[in-house]
Amino acid sequence: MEKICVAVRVRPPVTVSEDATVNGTSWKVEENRISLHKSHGTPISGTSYAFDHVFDESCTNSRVYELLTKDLIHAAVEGFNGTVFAYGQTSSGKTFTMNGSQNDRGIIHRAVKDVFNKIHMISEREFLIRVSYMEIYNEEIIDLFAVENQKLPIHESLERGVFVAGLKEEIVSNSEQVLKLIEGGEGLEA
Ligand SMILES: Nc1ncnc2c1ncn2[C@@H]1O[C@H](COP(=O)(O)OP(=O)(O)OP(=O)(O)O)[C@@H](O)[C@H]1O
Repeated sequence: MEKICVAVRVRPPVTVSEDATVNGTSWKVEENRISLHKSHGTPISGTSYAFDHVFDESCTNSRVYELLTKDLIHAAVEGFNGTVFAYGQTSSGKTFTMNGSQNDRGIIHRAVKDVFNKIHMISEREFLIRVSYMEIYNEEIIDLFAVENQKLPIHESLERGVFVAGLKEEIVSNSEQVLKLIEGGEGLEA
């Protein structure tokens, strides 16, 4: 089992109050370390933190994918379990990173494409890909593929480990199918 890799991504200011000239401080990124500085450049003591990676605001989703997700996807195709998740307060950039923006596709899109590219390169094995999509909000689980918004329970068993009972699993054979299902789950279907 590999250790959990933790990366921090800094996004550009999106509100006036986040602007360094307004609040008098800014975060400085140096390699895998991030620290708070006064606007004239003096570091504020006790605010320097190290992570596996720190991405500054010029970083693209493509770079995040290459460094944090690509190897996990390749290992998953080889039969290992893997998880990638974005964590952060509201408006910190989770959706931007995972779902992407108009000109920079997100981690989910890149991962889905990569799974199928990888599978197509392995002709001697057969794969079965199943997709589910759920939302956890206010400690409640909603199946985003289900027509009705029914709350689902979490169970644990020896065979399956921790699982969400009754969660829909769609069998898919290409990336377009997965991306269409996700769009549908988000209510974005045309
Ligand atoms: N790396 C980035 N570069 C440029 N803009 C960004 C970046 N990350 C986030 N943003 C912008 O910041 C705003 C908030 O980001 P986002 O919606 O992704 O936050 P979130 O964490 O998903 O929020 P919530 O939890 O409220 O859904 C959006 O306008 C988004 O376009």
